[in-house]
Formats: sequence, C-alpha cells, structure tokens
Amino acid sequence: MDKIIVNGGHTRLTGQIEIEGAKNAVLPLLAATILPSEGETVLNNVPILSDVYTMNAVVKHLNIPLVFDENEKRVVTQAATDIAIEAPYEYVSQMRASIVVLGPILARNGHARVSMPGGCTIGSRPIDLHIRGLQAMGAEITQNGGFIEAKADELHGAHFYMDFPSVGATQNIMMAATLAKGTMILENAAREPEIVDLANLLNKMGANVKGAGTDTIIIKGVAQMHGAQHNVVQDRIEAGTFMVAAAITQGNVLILDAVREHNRPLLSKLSEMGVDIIQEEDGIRIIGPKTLKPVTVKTLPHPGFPTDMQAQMTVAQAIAEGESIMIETVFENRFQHLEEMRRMGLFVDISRNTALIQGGGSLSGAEVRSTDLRASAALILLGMVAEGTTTVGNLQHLDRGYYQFHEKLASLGADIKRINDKETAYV
Ligand SMILES: CC(=O)N[C@H]1[C@@H](OP(=O)(O)OP(=O)(O)OC[C@H]2O[C@@H](n3ccc(=O)[nH]c3=O)[C@H](O)[C@@H]2O)O[C@H](CO)[C@@H](O)[C@@H]1O
Ligand SMILES: C=C(OP(=O)(O)O)C(=O)O
Repeated sequence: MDKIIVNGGHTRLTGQIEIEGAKNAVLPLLAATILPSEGETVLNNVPILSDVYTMNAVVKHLNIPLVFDENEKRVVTQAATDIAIEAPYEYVSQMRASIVVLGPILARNGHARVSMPGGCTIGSRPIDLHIRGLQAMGAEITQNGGFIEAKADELHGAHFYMDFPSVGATQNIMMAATLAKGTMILENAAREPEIVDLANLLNKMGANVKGAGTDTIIIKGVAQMHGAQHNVVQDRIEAGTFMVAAAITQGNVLILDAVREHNRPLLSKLSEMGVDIIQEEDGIRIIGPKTLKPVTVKTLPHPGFPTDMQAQMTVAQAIAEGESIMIETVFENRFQHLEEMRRMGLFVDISRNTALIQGGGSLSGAEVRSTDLRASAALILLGMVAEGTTTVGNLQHLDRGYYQFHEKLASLGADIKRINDKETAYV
C-alpha cells in the first residue's frame, strides 16, 4: 500500500505547473467513442489516471478497438459495427462514471445492459434522472439482478426537464439523443465545461448539438456518426487544487493555460480571502498572502462553486484567521476529510451539510487516510501547512484523479515523497 509523506509547516510553493486533461471530461468522451459507425477517433491530452484505464476497459469490452499511448497521452479508437450490449459489474463497480455508456450503447444497439453503479462514499448518487430522460425518448427500462436494462426499437426526441442539473444524466441523454429520430430538448441541463467539451466532440463526429453550456441543450438526431479528433479540455479541478496549494503556502505559482472562466467561483473566493490573482499570457498566477481571510462558501452546480473543490477549499479555510463556513449542497456525505483533519488539530463543528471551521489554530502532522478522491488531495495540502510530518494513506482514491500529484508539488518546492509499505521512495 502506497503512502504519501509530507513534511510541512514551512513550505512556500513557487514556479509553474502544467495541468492534465480533465478526468471528468475524458470519461464521457471515451463513452462517446461508442457512437461512430465509421472512422477513427483520436483523443489527445488524455490524463494517465486509473479511471481512464477503467473506462478504456469498458470500451474495449464493448468490442471497440482502443489503443492508449501513454507517452503521447493519446487514445485512438476504431468505430465498430458489433457493439456488445453489456457493461459488467467488474468495471462499473470500480467507477461510477461508467454509467454514461448506457445512452451510447442504447443509441447504437437499441439494447443496453449496464451494471447498477451503486452509491459511493460521498453520497447515495441515484440515477433516476438518467433513467427518466431515456424513458422520455421511448426506452423501456427494467432493473434486474443488479443491472439496468434499456431497450428501444427506435429512440425519439422529446422535451425533458431535469429536476436537478445532473452532469452524468445530461451526458447520457445527450449521447442517446445524437442518433435518435427527431429533436431532443433538454431543460435545466448541467452547464459544466465538461458538458461543452462532450458536445464539441459529438458535433465533430457529425452530431447536431446546440446550447451546451446553457441550461437548454437541443439535439437534432442524425442517421450516423463518424470518428473525429479532439483535445481533452484542461482539468479545472486539478488547476483549482494547485491554485489553493499556492494560496495556502504564501506561494507564487503560475498555473499554465488555466481558464479563468472555468474557475471563476474559486478565483472569486480566493480573491475574497486576500489572494492575488494575475492573468498572464500563458496562465493564471496565484500569489498567496501572509494571512488568509475567512470566507463563506456554498457548493452548487456550475457556474456555482464546485463540490469537487470543496475539500481543498476547507484547507484554505482551516488556515484563514477566523471562522469560515462551508455549505455542501450537492452530495450529502462529503465532509469525511474534516474528520481526518480533526486528527491534525482542526477545530470544526459539523451540522448536517454545514461546517463551521475555526481557522488559524495550530495544526500538526498526523497519519491520516483519504476517504475519497478530493479528500486525498486536501489532506496532502493540509500536510504542507501543518507542522511536522503527515502520512496520507488510501492513495487509490488520489490515483483516480491526479497524475503525479506528489511529483508536481515537489517540483514547486514541497517536501513530499511517495513510498510503499516497504519504505521505497518513488521520487
Ligand atoms: C465523472 C464526473 O463527471 N463526475 C462528476 C459528476 O458526477 P455525477 O455526474 O455523478 O454528478 P451529478 O451531477 O449527476 O450529481 C449531482 C447530484 O445530483 C443527484 N442526482 C444525480 C443523478 C440522478 O439521476 N439523480 C440525482 O438525484 C446526485 O445524487 C447528486 O446529489 O458531477 C459531480 C457534480 O458536479 C462531480 O462531483 C463529479 O466529479
Ligand atoms: C466525485 C468525483 O468523481 P466521480 O464522479 O468520478 O466519483 C470527483 O472527481 O471529485
């Protein structure tokens, strides 16, 4: 079992950092490679993450030839005519996002069987909106033996309003509608940059998708789709994580090619805390102040403050001078990192979805375990500002979403290494 060991207390990050392609973009983009019936699809800027290997395995299992060239960070797939109908438990249980293959398999085959994803540590994560959207398009859906099975002789466009702008449901419905008969109007759709990235690839593949990035997406069905080339959009959550890392260490870090528009809510809160944010030609420079001011943050769907930055932001709140508030409205169980942070001296009162964080107290390194992906990054960040040594375990969560996280932090000046139980350093 690997661990990350951070010696903290005096870290000041400086330099510049490259950000990978987005995990949350590339997973649906890989699912979209199911849709073309001819040609080759080339995805560039693919991050090397365990979730990408899992999604690659799902796509290959569906009989789609796929090659991942890690040196080039490129995935190439070939359109297939005999797409399998089933995404098995073996893969879906490893990664909830694999549910987004349901729409594309159904669109290609008129029949799909995908293992039910189940909940995860951050919340129950139902898929009712995915199901209702596909039903509105004429799919018959049943659940049996842990699988969700969808059948439709012909999917048709419909008018569907989502109770909540679910990212995954928007992606599933968009992909199913690309090959449906007629026009699909999806209202209260998710507006995340990863939705726009998916729509861009679908349009390059010959689909007709308009309005992605707004709350109404209109998809006119086309008869068939073809392969295309696409660069995966930058990971705004990885970029945001490094922005917080610079802010909390009185650092001075240039986040290369960061997109202000994608991280507007985070940048606005960091600025409120006293962080200097400078737009430069080749990225966004973050300069952390001597002391951070406390701040109230509430997570919301995009363009609100992203839940995937909540844990990292609580680290900035933990060292801000005074009381900060964090309200988590997207997932019902996403404060587990705060329990671990208590072990490092954090004073926090948690009541339902609200955490009152007493910042500015003394923090000391401890042995902690990451409970989910963003919790792992947050614990490492806290380790950089706590006095002494912090050891973070359960790194399988980190590897789902961050490539060479410790090496990147070390390149900026952090005292950090990754070891396995036999104490062999990887750096
Ligand atoms: C791979 C990927 O892109 N993951 C992101 C995606 O997850 P994911 O697509 O799973 O997140 P959703 O936007 O669907 O979920 C948001 C909320 O909607 C609820 N919900 C969702 C679907 C549904 O059918 N019914 C329902 O009630 C969920 O329980 C949750 O409370 O968006 C989340 C919210 O920004 C991010 O935290 C995840 O990193
Ligand atoms: C919650 C996340 O991802 P997933 O939806 O893949 O679990 C995340 O990226 O923080």
